[in-house]
Amino acid sequence: MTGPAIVLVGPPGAGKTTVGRALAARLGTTYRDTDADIETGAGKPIPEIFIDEGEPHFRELERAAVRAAVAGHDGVLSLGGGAVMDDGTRALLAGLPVVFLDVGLHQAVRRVGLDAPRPLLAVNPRQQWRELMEARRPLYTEIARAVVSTDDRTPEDVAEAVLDALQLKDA
Ligand SMILES: Nc1ncnc2c1ncn2[C@@H]1O[C@H](COP(=O)(O)OP(=O)(O)O)[C@@H](O)[C@H]1O
Ligand SMILES: O=C(O)C1=C[C@@H](OP(=O)(O)O)[C@@H](O)[C@H](O)C1
Ligand SMILES: [Mg+2]
Repeated sequence: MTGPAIVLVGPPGAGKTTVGRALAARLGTTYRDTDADIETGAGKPIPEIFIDEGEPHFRELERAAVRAAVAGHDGVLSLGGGAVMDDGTRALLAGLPVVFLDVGLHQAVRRVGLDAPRPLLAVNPRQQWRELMEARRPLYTEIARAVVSTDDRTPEDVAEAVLDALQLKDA
């Protein structure tokens, strides 16, 4: 097992899940999302894990999910937006083809407002998203081999840009 072909990181609303699926279809490979793996393992949705056990416990589950996926998956892997906050998770990502999907506040908040609930954005999404991004941007940048902007681009265009950035175009 050589590890994932592509790992997507970035804030909520960057399109990691959507673009990850498109990339896997485009490459004819499998798709995995650590958020889905965590929900399957815990037997409940992410908001309930945050309510019942708290964020530190979620980050532990996330680290274990990333460890398992990095060891046992050779397709496209999307992480949750906060995975990079954990030192152990970042260590697991070292040397992998990690792409930071970037997005501005305006489009990110509009996108997540149309989507599944995210406990960390539940109260004041604009303010909370801005604060998350302030803390995380240096970590996304540190861990990523390439940065791809997703503003004003369709998920298919973003997928194309990811393949370009990793020079996987002929794959
Ligand atoms: N490039 C894009 N343009 C417009 N909407 C997008 C784009 N990427 C994702 N979306 C939409 O934004 C929402 C969040 O996308 P998602 O893939 O779940 O983001 P993430 O996993 O990074 O939080 C979904 O409703 C999705 O359809
Ligand atoms: O930013 C975060 O800390 C989180 C992002 C979510 O994933 P997405 O980035 O795919 O929305 C999910 O892992 C959880 O709600 C926590
Ligand atoms: Mg996602």
